[in-house]
Amino acid sequence: MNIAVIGATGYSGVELLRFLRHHPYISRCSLYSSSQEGVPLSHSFPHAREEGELILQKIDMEQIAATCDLVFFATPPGVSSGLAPLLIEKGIKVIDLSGDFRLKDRTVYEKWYKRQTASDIYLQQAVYGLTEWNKEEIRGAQLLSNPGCYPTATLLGLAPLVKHRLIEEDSIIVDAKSGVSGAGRQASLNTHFSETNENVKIYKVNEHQHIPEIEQMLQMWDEHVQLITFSTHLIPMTRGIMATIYAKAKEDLSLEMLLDLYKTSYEDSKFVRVRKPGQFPATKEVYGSNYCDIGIAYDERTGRVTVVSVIDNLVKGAAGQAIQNLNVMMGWDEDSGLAFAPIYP
Ligand SMILES: NC(=O)C1=CN([C@@H]2O[C@H](COP(=O)(O)OP(=O)(O)OC[C@H]3O[C@@H](n4cnc5c(N)ncnc54)[C@H](OP(=O)(O)O)[C@@H]3O)[C@@H](O)[C@H]2O)C=CC1
Ligand SMILES: CC(=O)N[C@@H](CCC(=O)OP(=O)(O)O)C(=O)O
Repeated sequence: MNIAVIGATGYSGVELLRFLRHHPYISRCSLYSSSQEGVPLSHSFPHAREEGELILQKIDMEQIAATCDLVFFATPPGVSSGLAPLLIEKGIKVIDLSGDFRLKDRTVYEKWYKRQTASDIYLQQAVYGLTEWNKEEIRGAQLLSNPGCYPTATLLGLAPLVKHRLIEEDSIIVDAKSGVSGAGRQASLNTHFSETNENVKIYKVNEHQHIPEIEQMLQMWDEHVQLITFSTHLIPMTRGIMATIYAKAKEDLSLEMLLDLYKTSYEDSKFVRVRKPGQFPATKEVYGSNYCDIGIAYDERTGRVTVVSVIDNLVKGAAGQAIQNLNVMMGWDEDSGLAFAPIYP
């Protein structure tokens, strides 16, 4: 299969390349850049120089459509909504890592992203690629919208509770933390070393663009779920997301029952691992891998459930889940190109 990556000079783009180069069913991977036509990728990423140089190509949609079977967009918001429809109309498959096709209602996208997106026809056509919970739809997808990093950790952590109607519908609070690579490679005042090192910052309070994405999925699972409180923090580490989720149980539960539920819910999932009683995952335990690790607690005093969900934002939160979705779309083994352990320590 011939693949194109648009946005290959970014963090998610180069992470896609890490997996695609060793993927058993990918014969060719072409890289495209809006700013570095003709330049070797190694100018941006010396570490990515393997068997020969990879040269970045100009984004020419006719040429891409004529030579590639599937195109990944690892681009900022507002790019894929303009370009992907040109490929869709020619029958090319698309996997988009940005938020452009995640929200079904354009007005909601415009409110939270403060920009326009694609027309309704493409928003309705797009399949949301939370792999563990949407496989049937993903199998037939032509336009796959890869979930955001925070929504991936949060939704995998909440799914069993919401689907089994175990929690009060208005009680969900998510406290999430991310490493700095979540903000992309572009330097900025908020993310440079002396602003982030030895520091923890809360940001986009009640304004994060992933709030409607999480609510949309929760309400598809259970229409009674109410709006959530979701806070994001920048942590002085390179990769990793921890979402700590709190919700009030509808009736008395037990830790044993909750662990059974999570283990059963994810027993066929290659990439979701549920911890033993009293054990909670740390971001380093999934570093560089496509795993989502989950730990659960139940407080009998307050009747609250706490779920801790960790991922690597660039892998299960972006490029890894995108490859997992590619594998499901193509009917390949779900872990093709992804079957490796986390890097530890
Ligand atoms: N970082 C993360 O953890 C996650 C990121 N995402 C999403 O994935 C997407 C990529 O993120 P990330 O890799 O972090 O971003 P980066 O900023 O690291 O890279 C984005 C790349 O997009 C390319 N680009 C910029 N403007 C344009 C344009 N107008 N047309 C075409 N290409 C353009 C740039 O490459 P060039 O100049 O060479 O064209 C750039 O290298 C974003 O939408 C992000 O929100 C989703 C989940 C997690
Ligand atoms: C640490 C950090 O800044 N993370 C980014 C994640 C952005 C992202 O993934 O954006 P979309 O998925 O919506 O395209 C943020 O919180 O906005």
